[in-house]
Amino acid sequence: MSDPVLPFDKLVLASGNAGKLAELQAMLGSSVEVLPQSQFIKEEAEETGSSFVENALIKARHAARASGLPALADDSGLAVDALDGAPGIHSARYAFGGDAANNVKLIDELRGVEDGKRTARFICVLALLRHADDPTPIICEGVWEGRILLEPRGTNGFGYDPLFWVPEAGKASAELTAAEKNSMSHRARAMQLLRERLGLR
Ligand SMILES: O=c1nc[nH]c2c1ncn2[C@H]1C[C@H](O)[C@@H](COP(=O)(O)OP(=O)(O)OP(=O)(O)O)O1
Ligand SMILES: [Mg+2]
Repeated sequence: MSDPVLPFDKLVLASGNAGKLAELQAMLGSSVEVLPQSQFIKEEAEETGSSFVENALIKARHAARASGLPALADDSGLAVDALDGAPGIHSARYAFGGDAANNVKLIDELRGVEDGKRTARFICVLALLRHADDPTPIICEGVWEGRILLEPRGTNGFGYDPLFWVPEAGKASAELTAAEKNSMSHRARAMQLLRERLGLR
């Protein structure tokens, strides 16, 4: 059974990524008071896990421990078929130089790969801990299928959005409005599952 009501009225968002924070905040709306982890944390958690789930739990636990509040973390990334699923859990540190360098590296790595073989997906795992030692965290995953473009398109969003072609929209992810992206993204799908688990509408 899912919880009938939210068992808390405040939540720490365990992310240092401004793009993610904006999207998660927009999706959570006013259902709960959301505090950024920067209010409680000096050093971000080290993402030492070997899966999205492990890293999401590490980040949520770190924020819950520091704040004494329930914490929601997002571990996400891009899995490219022609690269055997890379950059995957290493998406943020792919080129060790931030979003722009990551995008340049992805274009380079896929040079010469034909259109039909440029399939990829964004993956998002949300982990909610009611407190740092919560033995039954809520874990929700969302996936968004697309293709990697030859050149960047659009200026919205963050991360790999300019290189991610969204077939269902006929646009790059960075050409979608925030509302459009938040209605169909991997993060939106994971959040929808979380809302259902929490008994929210
Ligand atoms: O909707 C998205 N649109 C574009 N790119 C995206 C998206 N979602 C994840 N991504 C990329 C960004 C980053 O390269 C990696 C996430 O890495 P990830 O460690 O989960 O996040 P992060 O280090 O940026 O912030 P934090 O760990 O503090 O939440 O995947
Ligand atoms: Mg990270």
